[in-house]
Amino acid sequence: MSSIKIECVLPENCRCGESPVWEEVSSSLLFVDIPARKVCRWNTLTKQLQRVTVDAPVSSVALRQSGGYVATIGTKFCALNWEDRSIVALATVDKDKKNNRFNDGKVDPAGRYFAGTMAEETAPAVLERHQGSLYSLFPDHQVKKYFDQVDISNGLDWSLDHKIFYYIDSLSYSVDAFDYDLQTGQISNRRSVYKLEKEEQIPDGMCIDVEGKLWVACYNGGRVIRLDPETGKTLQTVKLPVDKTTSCCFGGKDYSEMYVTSARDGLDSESLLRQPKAGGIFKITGLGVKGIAPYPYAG
Ligand SMILES: O=C(O)[C@H](O)[C@@H](O)[C@H](O)[C@H](O)CO
Ligand SMILES: [Zn+2]
Repeated sequence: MSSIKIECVLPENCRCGESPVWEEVSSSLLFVDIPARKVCRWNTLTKQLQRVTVDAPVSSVALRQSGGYVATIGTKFCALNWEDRSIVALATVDKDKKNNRFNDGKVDPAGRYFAGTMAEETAPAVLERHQGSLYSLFPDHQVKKYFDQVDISNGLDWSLDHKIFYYIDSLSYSVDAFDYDLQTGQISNRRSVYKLEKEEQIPDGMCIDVEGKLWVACYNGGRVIRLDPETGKTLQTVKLPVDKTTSCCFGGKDYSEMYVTSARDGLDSESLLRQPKAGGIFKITGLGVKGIAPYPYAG
């Protein structure tokens, strides 16, 4: 058994850190702070941190094959040029829902950018329900809508054979699976593969490892859990020194390290005293399992 080490590598005090993504070419971790409207890029070799501030809540960021990044900002899928900090909207969703914003997003193995929406929260997990939908942005910039009635659209990833799409609507306290058609980007046959235990709290961001097991960050649960989507069982629980763990990704050398984002918003002053690293970026080493590289948006 490997020995697990957890360190706060970046005390960034994110209000709501999210969407960690490893950029291999620069050994950097990308992430966002949603309400602070910031996209961050942290070079793990030079320790240089760069931030781009945008004009609306930014809920996810992803690599782009043609260079630069894509991000979900407000209700827009956008292209982000890091060099000149320019942002170009590629598509807008939920035009009839003025109180909505995008939440978590990730690129599928064919280069489509998936992201879902939610009503803006008045406090963490307090919001008008059933307002969100799940979308994807195809490489030709066309948007496909999959379903609506979502509460808090969150973690997403694909099985290693690309035949299953895993998805979390946080307030369902479930990790769901769909059959996935990589050729067409269609999903079908929704079912639950894991129900969260009470102490695990709210399922948030998610990523897959090389063994096809799912890692889910548990908001308010102060942990990431490793699940077997075939048996519906928890395989491992890794606790962190902050309650509001929001998302996770693999990165570092050969994707052998895990990065975890966290949030400060919603913690009272007493809780903040007990968890001064809330909002930081954490690195977990010694897990003994690797992850896979993120897919870049193909458009
Ligand atoms: O990080 C996110 O995905 C949401 O934007 C957050 O607001 C929390 O996760 C949510 O409050 C708990 O479900
Ligand atoms: Zn999330």
